[in-house]
Amino acid sequence: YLFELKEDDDACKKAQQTGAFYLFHSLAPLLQTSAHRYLAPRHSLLELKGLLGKFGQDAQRIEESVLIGCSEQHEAWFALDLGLDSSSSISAQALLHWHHTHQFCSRSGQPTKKNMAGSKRVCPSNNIIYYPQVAPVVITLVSDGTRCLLARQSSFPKGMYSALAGFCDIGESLEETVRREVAEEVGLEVQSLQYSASQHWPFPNSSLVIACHATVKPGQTEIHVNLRELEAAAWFSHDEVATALRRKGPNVQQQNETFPFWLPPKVTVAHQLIKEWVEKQTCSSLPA
Ligand SMILES: NC(=O)C1=CN([C@@H]2O[C@H](COP(=O)(O)OP(=O)(O)OC[C@H]3O[C@@H](n4cnc5c(N)ncnc54)[C@H](O)[C@@H]3O)[C@@H](O)[C@H]2O)C=CC1
Ligand SMILES: [Mg+2]
Repeated sequence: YLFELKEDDDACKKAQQTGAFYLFHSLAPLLQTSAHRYLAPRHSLLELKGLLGKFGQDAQRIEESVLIGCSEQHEAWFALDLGLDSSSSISAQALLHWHHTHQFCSRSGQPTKKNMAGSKRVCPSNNIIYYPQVAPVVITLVSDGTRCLLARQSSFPKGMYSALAGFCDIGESLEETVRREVAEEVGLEVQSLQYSASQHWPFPNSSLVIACHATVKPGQTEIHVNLRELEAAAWFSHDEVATALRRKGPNVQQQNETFPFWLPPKVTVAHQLIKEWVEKQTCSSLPA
């Protein structure tokens, strides 16, 4: 069904009649507080038309919405940015952002035109089709068997440590990226690696973060931190990491702890990867 909506402008327009719209303003999502949680409100086409009227905007703007998914029952979901100027037609934040920054053909310099679903943009002068881009990123939790390696960049919030990360270079396999990034950032040689999970990540643009566990040889654990990329990197024991997982950053209390670092929040695949490592270590240290 999604494929049909992406390829057929009329089918997509029809799906808007019964679909739900999520709103953004200059790429920031519209959220409503409800019982201490933030929820993204859904609007029907009729409600959206009413809202546009209220803001003095033309109903024509609905054409700028992009398809971001659908329910099992074929209710299509759209996102619309009301803050960007009307000449820009701009799925959720990452897709809206891509449309916003791909308004022109890089060959002809002519404005490109979005299809109804927003799954591509076409240059009318030479028919070049542009599809939304995703940059693959690997995130690697390196372990020497008993400890894991965590690092921080100077741009991270104070006290936060995470696994190593890096963008894939063109021509590389994921395995090659993991080996290169670990070598580049901390000077270690990866012995083995294992895929864990992946996650879409909209920052800074649209990334697909692929999370892996990696091991280094127990005798080869001396870290050489690349200070152009990282502020610090160190080995952490199972107990230190298990304690850090329970902390809610960034309001870390000094208490009696010597090194009260905290870890990325639960929504991140980095958090899941670190948690998985702690659980595996706990299982392997249990008596048989
Ligand atoms: N969701 C999660 O759990 C995690 C997500 N990340 C994300 O992964 C990304 C990569 O991690 P870093 O260690 O910063 O990468 P990195 O080690 O490759 O260094 C970043 C540098 O790579 C270059 N680069 C190459 N291709 C790029 C592209 N397509 N987009 C932007 N920069 C590019 C830039 O010079 C940039 O300064 C970050 O944006 C971060 O937000 C990182 C860790 C966990
Ligand atoms: Mg990095």
